[in-house]
Amino acid sequence: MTQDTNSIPNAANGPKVNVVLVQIRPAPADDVIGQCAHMRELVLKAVGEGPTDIVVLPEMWNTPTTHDQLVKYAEPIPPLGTAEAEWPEAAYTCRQLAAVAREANIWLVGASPNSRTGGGTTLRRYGRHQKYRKAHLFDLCLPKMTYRESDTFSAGNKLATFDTPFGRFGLAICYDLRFAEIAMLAARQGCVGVFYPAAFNTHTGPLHWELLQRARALDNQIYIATCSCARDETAKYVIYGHSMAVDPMGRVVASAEEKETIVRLTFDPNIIAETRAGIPLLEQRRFDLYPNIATLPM
Ligand SMILES: NC(=O)CCC(=O)C(=O)O
Repeated sequence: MTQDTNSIPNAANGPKVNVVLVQIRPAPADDVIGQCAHMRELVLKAVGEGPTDIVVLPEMWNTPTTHDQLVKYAEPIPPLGTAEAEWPEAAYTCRQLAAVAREANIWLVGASPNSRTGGGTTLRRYGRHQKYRKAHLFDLCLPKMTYRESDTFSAGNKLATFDTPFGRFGLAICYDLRFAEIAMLAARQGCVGVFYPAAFNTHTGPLHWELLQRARALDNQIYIATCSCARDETAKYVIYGHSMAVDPMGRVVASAEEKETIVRLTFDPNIIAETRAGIPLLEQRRFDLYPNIATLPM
């Protein structure tokens, strides 16, 4: 069966998009103000170095990652559609993100300002914002590592994309990368790429981080970009680093090492067009053969 692709907005004919991943150092304890100032410094540096449309920050970039610290530094994320003037005083990080986005004249994906009700990604420019709360919480139990985000957060129940003058983009957070459906839905809604603010760890990172990104990109013939904090070997939870971007052919087009750094890359819709023309997955997909997977027993 040939699937009707007419309803999918075309991600393949927009302008090129200049993206920056800010692999900031992990947040020191008790210094949200200092970490926000450092974030501003890095974003302005990036913008000063070249054309910049979208800047991405990591997951948990402004809080230490232990349960007690996450609770201690929890901030509200203002409801969508509210004017900045109405934002609660306690939404300090969101205020800083909005101010930096305005000052730098960019779209800023500034994840996880410590929401008690779910790791949130916010995106803002000129005071407009989109909000996404992590849908899949990072609960796992490996021989060398246990982590239970559900002790701290509740999961979000809504997926999110955002529209810009240079195309539509998907938003997800870290562990969400393991769930193929989010990127697939984003691609089918016409997204050029999906941004994943993230904080993978040094146990799963070496094996899964790049593989997952390349799979999500290749399956959907879109861009995937992740942004991690830099590594701190002394932390209880050691973040992997290696912020990365993968193009629609599955090529790693930009990547960082472990240290604090700024990564620049371009999303090129021509690559989406070429990939989809050469390997026409959108037309070949057989939805007639795929039942409602959620109803199948395992
Ligand atoms: N913060 C996270 O969601 C970490 C996800 C992770 O490390 C993984 O292996 O998955």
